Amino acid sequence: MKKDKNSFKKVSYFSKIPMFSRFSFLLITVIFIIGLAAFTINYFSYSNVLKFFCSLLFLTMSIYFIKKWRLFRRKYNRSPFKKLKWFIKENKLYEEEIYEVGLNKNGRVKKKKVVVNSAYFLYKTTENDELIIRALKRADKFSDKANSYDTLLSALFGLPLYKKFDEVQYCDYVFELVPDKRIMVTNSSRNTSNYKIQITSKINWEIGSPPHILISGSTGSGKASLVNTLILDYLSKGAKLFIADPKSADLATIGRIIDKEHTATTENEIAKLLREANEEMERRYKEWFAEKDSFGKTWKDIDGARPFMVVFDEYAAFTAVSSPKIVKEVQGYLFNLVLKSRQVGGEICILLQRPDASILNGSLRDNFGVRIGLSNMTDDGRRMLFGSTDVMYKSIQEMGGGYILIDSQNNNLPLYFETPLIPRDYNFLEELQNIVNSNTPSETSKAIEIGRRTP
Ligand SMILES: Nc1ncnc2c1ncn2[C@@H]1O[C@H](COP(=O)(O)OP(=O)(O)OP(=O)(O)O)[C@@H](O)[C@H]1O
Repeated sequence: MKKDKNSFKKVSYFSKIPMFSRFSFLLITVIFIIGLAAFTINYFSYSNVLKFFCSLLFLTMSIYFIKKWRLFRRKYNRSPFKKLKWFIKENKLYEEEIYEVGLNKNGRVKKKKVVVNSAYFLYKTTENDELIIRALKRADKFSDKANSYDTLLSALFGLPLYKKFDEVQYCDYVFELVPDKRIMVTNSSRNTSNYKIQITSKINWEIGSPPHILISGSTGSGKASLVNTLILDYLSKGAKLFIADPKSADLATIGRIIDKEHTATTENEIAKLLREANEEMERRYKEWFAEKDSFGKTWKDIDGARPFMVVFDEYAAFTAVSSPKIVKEVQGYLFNLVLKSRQVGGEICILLQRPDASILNGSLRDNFGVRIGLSNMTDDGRRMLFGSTDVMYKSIQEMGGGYILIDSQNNNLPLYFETPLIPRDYNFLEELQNIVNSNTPSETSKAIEIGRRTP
């Protein structure tokens, strides 16, 4: 059977230098010796001209081969194989036993230490430029340690740990060889031919898969900047927006440019807006999925269907200051939308300063497929938002930096990321107006167009 080039390679105390490296060293050495022999023979020939060319050839060859040899050595010394082998020896990740091996001259028993077991590691590099180190759990004395090498492996490879998957039989440590890059918001960066929402060079999700976004972060952490970028992205993909801004601030201004009818600021307006979003959802169910032949279909299978998103700023503050009757009504609509709107293209995007128990407690939190915590949050806040994880959160200095958890990606662990950077001179409102203008006459045909191009 042909060996997969991208398959894992094994390293333990017992591993020998890989065949390829051994063969390369050998080949270079043999060629060098042959060159040396040819030079020596020719040097004693009679012709001075031949002597000169021989010397020149030998010199050039020597330089070439010494360079090659050093390159190979450096590559080998930096290889995960060599590093892991050194790691196993240095950290004594092997077991020794003492055996008797006959008698010495004085008739005493001769003893020898023999390595009888070792920790086993696998490694491979992926197409996404990730280095995966897998520590095997073989039910031996090294199994308990297999998930505790975070700091040691990071130091070994000089790379921060990117992801970690602790499974029953192994623990995978993933390091990024090419780091994730922050993207810049520009008018040309928007791809309208699919439903993909790109957040960094590597992090993205598709509208509706998974649905619903929860953004939390203290004041000034970058929530509004992120939601503004999301609004441009969702709008340019034909989404219909319902905007609730109890602060009646920038988001309301944006909402009025997009669609005055679906922008709300007072508590009564917000209740009405959410009722309308619910009605939209129910209407879609009736129109698209009432018949038997719609079984298993989603909005993406419906010609001309476009997603809709409810953006709700300062949700926790709203529930704290509004009348209990309105809060109850709004919560009812919101919960209904969160639980039911996925199939008909509905999404809820909620912004909160602090993780709020009414949203984050219980199973409702898990219905938010994208959860984002910006800036430095308290441990409790992160636990409420992401659940208990063994992620070591780093201290965030970067403006717009935070952690993101996308359902079914990265083994459901939060990843560090930086929100798309909005340049100082970026004219957000002008771009918003342009997208609104280009959407207005043919939103439906645009959605059909995307639907056709999306597999
Ligand atoms: N992605 C980003 N690109 C450019 N600037 C950013 C970004 N994120 C944050 N900022 C900067 O940080 C400031 C605060 O960001 P923003 O208003 O988005 O935070 P916020 O969490 O919404 O704050 P508040 O809750 O007080 O409204 C912005 O004025 C902006 O200068």
